Amino acid sequence: MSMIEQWLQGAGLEQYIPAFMQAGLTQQQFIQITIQDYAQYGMTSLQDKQKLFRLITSLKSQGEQQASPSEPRDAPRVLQRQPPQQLQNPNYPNNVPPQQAPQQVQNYQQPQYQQPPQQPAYMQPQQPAQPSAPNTLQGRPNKYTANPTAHPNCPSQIDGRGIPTVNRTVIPTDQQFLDVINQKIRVVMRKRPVNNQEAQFGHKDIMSGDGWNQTSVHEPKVKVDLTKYIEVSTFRYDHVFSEQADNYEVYFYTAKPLINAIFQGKNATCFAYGQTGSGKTWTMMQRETGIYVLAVNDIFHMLQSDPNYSRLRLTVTVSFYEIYGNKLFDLLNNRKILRALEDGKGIVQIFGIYEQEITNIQELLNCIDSGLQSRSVGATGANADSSRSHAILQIQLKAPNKTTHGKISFIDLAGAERASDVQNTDRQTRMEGAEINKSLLALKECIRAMDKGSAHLPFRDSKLTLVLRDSFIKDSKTVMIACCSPTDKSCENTINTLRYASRVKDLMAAGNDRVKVPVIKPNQNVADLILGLTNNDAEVAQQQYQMQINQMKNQGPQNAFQNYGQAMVPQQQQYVPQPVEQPPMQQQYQQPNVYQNNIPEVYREPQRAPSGREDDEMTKTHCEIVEKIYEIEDDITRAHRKQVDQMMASVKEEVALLHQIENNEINIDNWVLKLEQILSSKENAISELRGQIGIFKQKLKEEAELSQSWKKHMK
Ligand SMILES: Nc1ncnc2c1ncn2[C@@H]1O[C@H](COP(=O)(O)OP(=O)(O)OP(=O)(O)O)[C@@H](O)[C@H]1O
Repeated sequence: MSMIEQWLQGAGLEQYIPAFMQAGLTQQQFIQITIQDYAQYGMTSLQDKQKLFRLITSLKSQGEQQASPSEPRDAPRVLQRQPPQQLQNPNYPNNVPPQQAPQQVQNYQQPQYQQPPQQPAYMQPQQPAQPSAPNTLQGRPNKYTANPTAHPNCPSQIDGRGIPTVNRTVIPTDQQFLDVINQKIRVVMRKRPVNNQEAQFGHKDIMSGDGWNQTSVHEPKVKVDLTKYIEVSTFRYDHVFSEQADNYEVYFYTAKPLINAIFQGKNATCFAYGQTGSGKTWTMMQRETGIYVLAVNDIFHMLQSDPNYSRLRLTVTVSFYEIYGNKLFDLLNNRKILRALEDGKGIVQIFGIYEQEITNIQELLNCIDSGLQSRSVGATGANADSSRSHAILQIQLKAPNKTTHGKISFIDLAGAERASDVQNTDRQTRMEGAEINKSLLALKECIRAMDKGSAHLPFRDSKLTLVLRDSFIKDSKTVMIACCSPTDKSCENTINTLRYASRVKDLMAAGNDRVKVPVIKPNQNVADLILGLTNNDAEVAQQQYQMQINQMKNQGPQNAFQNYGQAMVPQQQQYVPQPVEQPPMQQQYQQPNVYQNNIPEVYREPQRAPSGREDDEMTKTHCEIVEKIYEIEDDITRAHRKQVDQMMASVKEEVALLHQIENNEINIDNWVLKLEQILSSKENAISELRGQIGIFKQKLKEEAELSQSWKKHMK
């Protein structure tokens, strides 16, 4: 049997052997077959095409591994994965010649990492930074290493798309890390992986990051003369997580540092902001590894293991509620409507909220399960889905006298794009949008005021900020996670999310002009891929992605982060979060230099949200009208109820009066007088209600007109 026959048989393609044999191909010719040629050999099924593609690419890559270092420049690249710096085995072959690295990685043995000592992991002394191996890919110097703005530890590979990529997040030095985590407010960005559906529809990943604190969006654009170009917008935050980061890693940088703060009696808040489907719930409330679970796990651990805290006999309570429209619903108590009121001392109390004491993680999970179920019940009612409400999970440390010692709130905010529903044709949707808009604006303003130490805190501007008032005062600590969907389909919303996040904390205003330099410059392939200049690219990208993933699976310590995550979870814990199978990440991989087009890239100045005064004014007026509508609606329902009660009372009175006149128990003059009194009080009640309805209708009209003029303004 010839080699080609053996290969085809091994790949489950034996039915095509006769066709290939008939063609009389040499091995070399067989390896050179392209996708376009497959049909010649009778291949029509996509599955078989994929099998053949994988076979050929794996044969090619085997050939490459045996090839000499002077390999041609454009050979397919292999992503290399390295353990994070802090976990690196000192024997790790850091300075091996790059072309040997993949082999070395294959042979690499999982290092036995030391157990985390008593101190929190992030306080641990760090190994001095290793001078990184010459940054090369397939033996070539990487031009991105010269980037002055990249973090020194930034892994400087470029992926198959030509975008500099990170398959791990840079671990900063102790001091850098402490500087960041000690801030009152931190803003981080998390990019979620491309999902199967996006990949199937051929949507392109247009986000890249430097592995530390900057991210860029490569937005495909077309000029009036129909020339295509890519606009690159770069944003900087306290930290940027790539799609490779799991919840452990996100937790480590975001909520974990807040746990100490709540034990010290402070309030801490962690928000997830972003458009629908960008991973807010995944980050916050994912059942096994949502960061709230990891946080409570640490809280219990500290309560048990730290004598300073076990002495205080603190207990842990959980409450879970939702803000929808301008109403609060208790998710742990059958969606009971709650009222948030400010008491005489200016403290905001949520009256009637259910607080469940928990003693272990399982009890927490039970609470969340029933809360999320309650949330979805609400979602099938008035609001179409959970993205129209803010979900707030509060974990409190309670002293024995039931006062709050410290509190951490996890907030899964409503989908950010809902705020633009103010232009929708349906009034209910518009009003919801206005409420979301108002709360997100107020949230941004409160965090900004807190950051600047400003005396005026506009927390009364929305229900969300009202109930979170404690989170913006004194020594409170806040983390905002801006969640982003990575593909071109979500480009506009992603840029809006990134802008909002930069407005929350204006890192660019810190006098750091480094950010003005674009951090990364994608090469030409990105342009080709993003602009979709070929017909086959989605299919090829899919197939090559599969091949790449398989290669990575067969390689060395690709799970370094799992260890890293596990190392962060203390050994003595009661609860071991189960590994959760994450949906496969779809990376689009393109052979370099397959398509060469001169697509220009345009770098925008660092993004600031436009001041948009006119828009802000309109938004403000709209929010005020919507607020008024809600207020009048409240008044009317109260007045209507009162009027119904009065009617019932007067019906009773009328029945009695009828009885009296029919039985001659009342003289005619008194009867007429009484009847007139009853009728006029009914008339008064009805006309009062009518008056209120008139004002209400007027406000509804104003709202509709404003929405119309908004639409015109946006055009
Ligand atoms: N980092 C991630 N890794 C793997 N899958 C993710 C990640 N982030 C999100 N997903 C997946 O993406 C989908 C949408 O995520 P999620 O529900 O968290 O979005 P959301 O922003 O909370 O949306 P909504 O505002 O509609 O509630 C989910 O199916 C989730 O499993």
